[in-house]
Amino acid sequence: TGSSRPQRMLKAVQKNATKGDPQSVISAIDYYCRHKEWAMNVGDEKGLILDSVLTEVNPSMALELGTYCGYSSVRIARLLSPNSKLITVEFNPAFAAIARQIIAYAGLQDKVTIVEGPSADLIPKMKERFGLKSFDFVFLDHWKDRYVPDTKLLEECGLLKKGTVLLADNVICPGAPEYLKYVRNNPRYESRYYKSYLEYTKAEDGLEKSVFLG
Ligand SMILES: C[C@H](C[C@H]1O[C@@H](n2cnc3c(N)ncnc32)[C@H](O)[C@@H]1O)NC(=O)c1cc(-c2ccc(F)cc2)cc(O)c1O
Ligand SMILES: [Mg+2]
Repeated sequence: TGSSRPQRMLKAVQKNATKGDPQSVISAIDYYCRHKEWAMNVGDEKGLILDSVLTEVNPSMALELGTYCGYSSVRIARLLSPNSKLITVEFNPAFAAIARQIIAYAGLQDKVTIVEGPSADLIPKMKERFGLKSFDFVFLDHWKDRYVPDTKLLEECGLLKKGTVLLADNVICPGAPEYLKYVRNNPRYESRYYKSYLEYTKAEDGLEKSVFLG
């Protein structure tokens, strides 16, 4: 049987990027997905918004839901201060295996912990497993109908604190209408929409940034 799209993406990184250079890994994936084969990374345009929010928040503990091949894990981890960490959750073992290799190629394996399994099972175990109190930043990029239940779960598990920033991908395409309703009509969140484009296309998409008010 042939290779998979994630395997071809990894090959493109190994061929075109420089080991230990996160920016070259990001550029190699963006080039491959824009000119060779589309893939569901947050991409270069929404990636710049992700970068700016990360720089503003400067999180010590970051969480990502939906690793896929690790593109946004590299984007996030490359901007973290020393001793800051990213935990990223992926339930597809084949995707997680590729992500581990892409994150390691970028030299960011010491800052990123990939946890395999469904977010709903893993979120309640985060505190005991990682000895953490709460997250400063959460990037939601997994199944779009899991954004609301997992946000509620993060609240219930006491993993959000006053000022925690949630950043959600794909709120327009494929769309997360229930999530937008939840965070925009909720006195516990201050939300703002960043209009952009679906990765590597001219279709509209955007990121919703929501600050938890405690
Ligand atoms: C959902 C995927 C991203 C990954 O999330 C993991 N995952 C899921 N649910 C869970 C869980 N509950 N726990 C842990 N991991 C979990 C999965 O295995 C994928 O690897 N992302 C997308 O489907 C996605 C799709 C599009 C897209 C847009 C226009 C089109 F025409 C076609 C596709 C764009 C994007 O930007 C995406 O992000
Ligand atoms: Mg996405």
